[in-house]
Amino acid sequence: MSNSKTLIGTALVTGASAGIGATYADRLARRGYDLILVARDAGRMEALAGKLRTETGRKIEVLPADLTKAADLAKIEARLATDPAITLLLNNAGISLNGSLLDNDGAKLEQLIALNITAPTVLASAAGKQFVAKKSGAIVNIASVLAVAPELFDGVYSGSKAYILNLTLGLAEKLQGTGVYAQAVLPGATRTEIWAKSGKDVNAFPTDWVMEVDDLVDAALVGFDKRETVTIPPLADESQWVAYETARKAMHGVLSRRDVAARYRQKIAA
Ligand SMILES: NC(=O)C1=CN([C@@H]2O[C@H](COP(=O)(O)OP(=O)(O)OC[C@H]3O[C@@H](n4cnc5c(N)ncnc54)[C@H](OP(=O)(O)O)[C@@H]3O)[C@@H](O)[C@H]2O)C=CC1
Ligand SMILES: N[C@@H](C=O)C(=O)O
Repeated sequence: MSNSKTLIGTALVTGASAGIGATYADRLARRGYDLILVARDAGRMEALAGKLRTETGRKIEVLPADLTKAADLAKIEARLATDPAITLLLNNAGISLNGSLLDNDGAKLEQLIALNITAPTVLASAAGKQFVAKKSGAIVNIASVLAVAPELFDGVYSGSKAYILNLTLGLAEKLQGTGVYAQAVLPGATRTEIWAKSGKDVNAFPTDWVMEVDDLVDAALVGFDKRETVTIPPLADESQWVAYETARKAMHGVLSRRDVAARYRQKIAA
């Protein structure tokens, strides 16, 4: 929890052309945010921007960028660093892999790491510095439940989402008392294009596994309003997460030691 109050201002949303990002854009505009929409497909973003301008009267800017390209990423980073109107960064753009670590070449793996890890890190850093200087703002990072369940999926994608969870937990700690809020959202399977784009048929999953994107985003915004650091919309029993975090944190004081644990000590032959 944090005591920060996040001013309505401009939200910069990555991955705003489809799915979770486009749905956040809709909800944030209806909450009174002006928007900067970032993704590659300018046409889709212009269509969404036109609709939201008409329906909400908000100022909506379309800023096409391929966040795996250094020059495009630097352009968005510079905007976050210099535009004082921005009060919220939604780090949402992401891809999944078709197949696993063993089925993909290095270029595909690097593309995922560039989009799912490098881009949100660089953008969170730029926004975080700006928000701390202003003593207000919010950074929302879209992770995944796979951050804590790597056995259920491929380790490259789930590892990128574990990174996002770690990044957010570490950032939230650093932001204590600054007036700036950081949230990690961990969706489970959600009905969007990401599945088809990575060669999977989401409609083949058992229906009670898959959340609708509107439900996911509305729930994530409830977590945002509560100033949760971690929001897991599909997890029914919150005490399971609390127990997991408690067990993890209970190790903090014993993880760094001069002495080797007894089970690793070798007997030295006389
Ligand atoms: N759907 C699900 O089941 C789950 C999704 N997530 C996460 O949610 C986030 C959103 O995914 P979701 O909405 O499902 O997926 P979609 O495929 O529907 O949307 C992905 C968005 O990312 C953008 N994007 C893709 N590549 C790039 C790029 N190189 N540069 C800039 N933008 C890019 C796409 O736009 P464009 O193609 O125009 O560039 C699109 O707007 C991701 O981080 C994903 O990992 C987490 C858990 C579950
Ligand atoms: N987006 C999904 C995998 O591709 C997930 O995070 O569950």
